[in-house]
Amino acid sequence: MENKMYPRRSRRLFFFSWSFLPVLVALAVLFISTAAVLSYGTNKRGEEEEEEEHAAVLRRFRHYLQINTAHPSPDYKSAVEFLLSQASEIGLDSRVLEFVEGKPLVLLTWKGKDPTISSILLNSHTDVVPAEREKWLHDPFAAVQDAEGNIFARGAQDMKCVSMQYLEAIRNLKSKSFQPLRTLHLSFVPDEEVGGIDGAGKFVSSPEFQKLNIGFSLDEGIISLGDTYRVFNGERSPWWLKIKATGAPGHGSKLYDGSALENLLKSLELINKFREEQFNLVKSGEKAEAEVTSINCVYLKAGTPTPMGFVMNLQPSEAEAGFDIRVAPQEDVKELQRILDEEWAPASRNLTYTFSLKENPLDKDGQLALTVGDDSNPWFVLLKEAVAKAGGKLDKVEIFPAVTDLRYVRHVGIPGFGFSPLANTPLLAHGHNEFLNAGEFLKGIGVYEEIIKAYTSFPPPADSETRAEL
Ligand SMILES: CSCC[C@H](NC(C)=O)C(=O)O
Ligand SMILES: [Zn+2]
Ligand SMILES: [Zn+2]
Repeated sequence: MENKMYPRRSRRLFFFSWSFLPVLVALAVLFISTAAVLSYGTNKRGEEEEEEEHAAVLRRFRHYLQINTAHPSPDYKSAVEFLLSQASEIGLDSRVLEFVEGKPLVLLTWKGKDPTISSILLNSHTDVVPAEREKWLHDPFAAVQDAEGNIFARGAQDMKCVSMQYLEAIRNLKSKSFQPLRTLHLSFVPDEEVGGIDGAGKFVSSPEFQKLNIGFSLDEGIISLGDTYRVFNGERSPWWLKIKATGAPGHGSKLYDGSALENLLKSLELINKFREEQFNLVKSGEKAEAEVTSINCVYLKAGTPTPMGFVMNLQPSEAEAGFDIRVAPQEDVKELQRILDEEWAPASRNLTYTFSLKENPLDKDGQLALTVGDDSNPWFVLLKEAVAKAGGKLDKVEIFPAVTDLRYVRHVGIPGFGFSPLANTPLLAHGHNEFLNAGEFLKGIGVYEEIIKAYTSFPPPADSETRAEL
């Protein structure tokens, strides 16, 4: 009986299923298509919102790039106005400090929940080096974005990108209601490209700086061609040298000893030999770029000018050459000075020299101003982990081949790294057609979000001795 009922019931079910199937299918199709349309709508709206947001971020970046802060007459006033407007939009406390008239420094602050712990400083400079307009594809202060998303401007890599990435990262963190434990300061300083003496130099030795109680600082690094980010824990030291030669003037046809140019050319010959030896160490892979001392002739001045050009048959009585020297941290500075005195610019060849900038690789306590760049330094571990969290990777720690404002900070005993989250781009800082791709710029904002979160959330160590250091 049961056996019989079973197929009968089953048949009925079979009958019902089939008769309702078209309705069920229609309902399912309706449900799936409604869900798809709704989620498409939501995704589309999300995508559109993200696109709009990115467009606004890029507009702000390009606006900053359009302010011409190139030496010798940087428009600091407009840069300050722009940065203050950003600070008020984002909700950061702001101050303008002017240690030297006409050279303002913007200091922004995001107060942490515990103001007794040391704070974090993110530094960047507002000035840029000059650009030769006629040698660029686009006006260096128009910040043109091409079809590939490359933004061309003086400062696109060095370093208005970093200033804006700091600000955009904070803007994002604030919109996500993140609250820092440690106070975060941002300094936007003038005059880095001309030595930083009137900018970061004056700032770091000011009582205002002392009151900030900074425990750690970040400043610019260097863009990398590969996909890893470069990080720097020390710097070479700048010597900007001018050698002047004198000698008896004479007829252009005469061969005689001791002309100004003969005296100077001998220096150039010896300097070039030194340069070649240092460069060969780099070319052979024996040393890294920043582990040797570089010397480059940056200008030559000689001859007797007239409105029609230089006089051709007169050997001049004066000649001058300028050199950019970068002293490696481990260089024997005394020996370098001896070479300069005895070989490159000896008085016996009627040569004199002056420095417009001369810094040694040692800090005031006679120590190399290097920040520990390994896992024994919690600030390094935090940076490494934050970069990884953002999907990036740090390269091996290096010495910065040029100079940044961070040297002033390191010289007062505060640790710091040179780091810019910029990759996959040829290095064009100080070159023609400096550019940064919009995608690379946006990616770096995410990296700073993780870094800022990690640094400003880093709790103070429990023991008072380490606490004083961190
Ligand atoms: C000596 S202060 C000049 C600073 C500049 N910094 C960079 C990163 O270009 C430089 O090294 O030439
Ligand atoms: Zn720079
Ligand atoms: Zn620079």
